[in-house]
Amino acid sequence: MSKILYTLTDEAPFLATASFLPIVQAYAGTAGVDVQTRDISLAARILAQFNDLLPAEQRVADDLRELGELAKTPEANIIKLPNISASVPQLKAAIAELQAKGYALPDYVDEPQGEREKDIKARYAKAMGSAVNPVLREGNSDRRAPKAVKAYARKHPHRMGKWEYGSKSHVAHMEAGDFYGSEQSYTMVNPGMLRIEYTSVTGSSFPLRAPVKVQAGEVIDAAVMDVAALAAFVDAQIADAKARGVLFSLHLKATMMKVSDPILFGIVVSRFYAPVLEKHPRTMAEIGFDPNNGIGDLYAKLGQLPEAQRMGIEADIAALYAQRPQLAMVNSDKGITNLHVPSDVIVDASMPAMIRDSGKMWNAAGELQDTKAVIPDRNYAGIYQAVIDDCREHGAFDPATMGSVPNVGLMAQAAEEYGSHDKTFKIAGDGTVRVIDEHGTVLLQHPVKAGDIWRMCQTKDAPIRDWVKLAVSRARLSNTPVVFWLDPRRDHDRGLTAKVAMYLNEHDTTGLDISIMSPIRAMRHSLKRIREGLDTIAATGNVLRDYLTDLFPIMELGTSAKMLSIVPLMNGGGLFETGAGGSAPKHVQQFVAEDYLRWDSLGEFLALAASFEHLANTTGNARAQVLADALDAANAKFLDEDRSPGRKLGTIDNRGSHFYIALYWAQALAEQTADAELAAKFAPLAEALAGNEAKIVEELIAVQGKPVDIGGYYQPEMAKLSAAMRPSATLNAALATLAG
Ligand SMILES: NC(=O)C1=CN([C@@H]2O[C@H](COP(=O)(O)OP(=O)(O)OC[C@H]3O[C@@H](n4cnc5c(N)ncnc54)[C@H](OP(=O)(O)O)[C@@H]3O)[C@@H](O)[C@H]2O)C=CC1
Ligand SMILES: O=C(O)CCC(=O)C(=O)O
Ligand SMILES: [Mg+2]
Repeated sequence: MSKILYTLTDEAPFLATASFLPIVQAYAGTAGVDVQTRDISLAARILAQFNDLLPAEQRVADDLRELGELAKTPEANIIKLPNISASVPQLKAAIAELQAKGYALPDYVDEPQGEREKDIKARYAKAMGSAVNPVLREGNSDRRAPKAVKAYARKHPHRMGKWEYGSKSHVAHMEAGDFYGSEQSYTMVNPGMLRIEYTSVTGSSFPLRAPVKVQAGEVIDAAVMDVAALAAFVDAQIADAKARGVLFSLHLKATMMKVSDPILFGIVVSRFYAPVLEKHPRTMAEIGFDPNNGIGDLYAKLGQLPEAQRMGIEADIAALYAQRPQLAMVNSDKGITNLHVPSDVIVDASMPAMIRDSGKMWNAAGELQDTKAVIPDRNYAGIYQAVIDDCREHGAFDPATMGSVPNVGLMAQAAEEYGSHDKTFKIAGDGTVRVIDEHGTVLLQHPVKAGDIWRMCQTKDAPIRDWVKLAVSRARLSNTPVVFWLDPRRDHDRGLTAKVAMYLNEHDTTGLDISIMSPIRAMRHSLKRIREGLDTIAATGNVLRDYLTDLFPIMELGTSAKMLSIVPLMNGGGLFETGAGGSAPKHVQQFVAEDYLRWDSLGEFLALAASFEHLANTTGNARAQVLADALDAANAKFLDEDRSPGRKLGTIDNRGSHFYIALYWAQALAEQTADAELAAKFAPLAEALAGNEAKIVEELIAVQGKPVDIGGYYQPEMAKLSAAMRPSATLNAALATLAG
């Protein structure tokens, strides 16, 4: 039997799965396709780390590891929904929920003492941050808005905030001392093992980790963030935001860049709140406040203090707020600021949202206001300033007429920053970090000071070659120009540029328009074309892949949920991601409060069609192709009829959108002529669904408006969730007829 593996993840996409998966399984079964689930949620990832401590009935299989192995084989056909890349506060919350459910998990220890605690922390570290994507993404990324989606966006343009020339919003980045300024890169000639060695000013040396295996042709790079320079930069930006009367906001990727960015986040928190933290150093140590977890960590821990002491510190914070620039808010009603939780503001989604909202963010009074967006490192900060400049000059983009920027992203085999997690270090003392080959040759070296963050990345040759091939093939298939976004001032990008030039020679590029530009030039070029209604493929490294595949979809389509996101795995399998965005925690909050789920599953629908098509191509299952074609047609109708969830109670939500895709898919299957038996099987279902449309919609809407209990956040109870997500008895009964 042909097999598709559908991932169970977290938050809104997981809730959606409880409604959508039964439909998928019922339809797939008619083509002999077995749709199995694999649990890669944060809860499952945590439990899988502690099987040795759990009783047999609580142990879970390590599904992520299984999928990671499978992704390296031609048989892989995986549908991957967004999952939580957990920050420490999210990790702690998930552990607490699981402990309350009776799992005897050890507590998370911030500062481990002794071997046992170090082991516990190391296990949790494996479940944390971007733990899934680098494992499953054994291929490069192809993300784009399918034609039908772009046509939909043109027909139903979403709201875009107006831009004014006088906008004071801007991006602030360092001018020196950042990763960008210190990057060194080297392309390996031979395979080997590299030592990463720290030498203190007094001359003692030790390795920072076990030697790193490298392949011939691999591009390695390393860079260091000078934290003293960062602190001085942040102080200057705080003063500047105050002087200009704009909000202060910070945009990092503390989830995906799970080692370096929480530290950067902590430094900004420490500087912003410095007068209070420096006034109460002993108390801060006593309560164990960790700025890397955000100022929310302080608020949570103040409760441990005697009331008078707590009120004193709260008064000091209030007094500080009066002197500081206003902070951008995540939730002004609840007083949650941009510096509360490191995972609340994630640059790929937060900067596009700001740009979509006229360059403004929310202030404490719940109003939109111009903002300083602090993005410390220069590697990619400049692209956002280029968008802001363009919007100030020419006004907001018009979704009804604008062109598109599809992305071909280099990410396979933990390319670039994805692979840096186990090679990122907070440096203990002043000295030097060197990368040394087996012959003792120093390939890269940096002077460092205590507290600096040093990190190394690896990009293997085969993924680079595959990336160039994918870019050329997308250019050919879509007849669209390609720009490789590579910065001639970056050592790493120069290494990549040489390889791009070399690998382009392997392809017939006659008639194709292929160029290489620095990110800022590439952005200006792409934006100019976008305003002319023209498309330009961006072939980028991993971080720009992440940034651009939220930025352009959010501008073009209103959300990255409507993206097609395919990862052609290098060994022939297929990984079909759903959309390009996150797991939308605020959708869960709305769902439990009022039984309304805003999540747009279009990304799931698009991924599923691509997955069936891949299955048909690789296994010869002709019915899978019929399902794929019918789902394509259903997706087009779904868009045409605008059946995505609304935002307000009383309209169809995620569940209603699943009913409509089931209806249109069944109708397309009943009408197709390629497989008469299948058509006959779906005809009665199509009729039942169409005939009961009003009743089903009514049953789905009737439940809205009351709180709903799903028995957990990180590990909802399946029975409760399924009951909540499948409230239409009529729809459920109709689907059940397919099984016969
Ligand atoms: N591939 C993956 O596994 C990814 C995982 N993540 C993880 O997801 C979590 C949340 O991150 P983040 O992306 O910043 O925040 P959100 O998930 O909250 O996404 C930001 C905004 O995008 C819009 N959005 C995204 N997807 C949908 C959808 N399907 N339907 C409707 N709206 C959607 C909403 O915007 P609006 O309200 O403006 O409509 C939403 O508020 C984190 O844990 C993060 O690490 C993040 C990115 C990718
Ligand atoms: O891996 C992650 O943490 C997030 C990935 C992401 O945002 C993306 O791939 O667009
Ligand atoms: Mg992203």
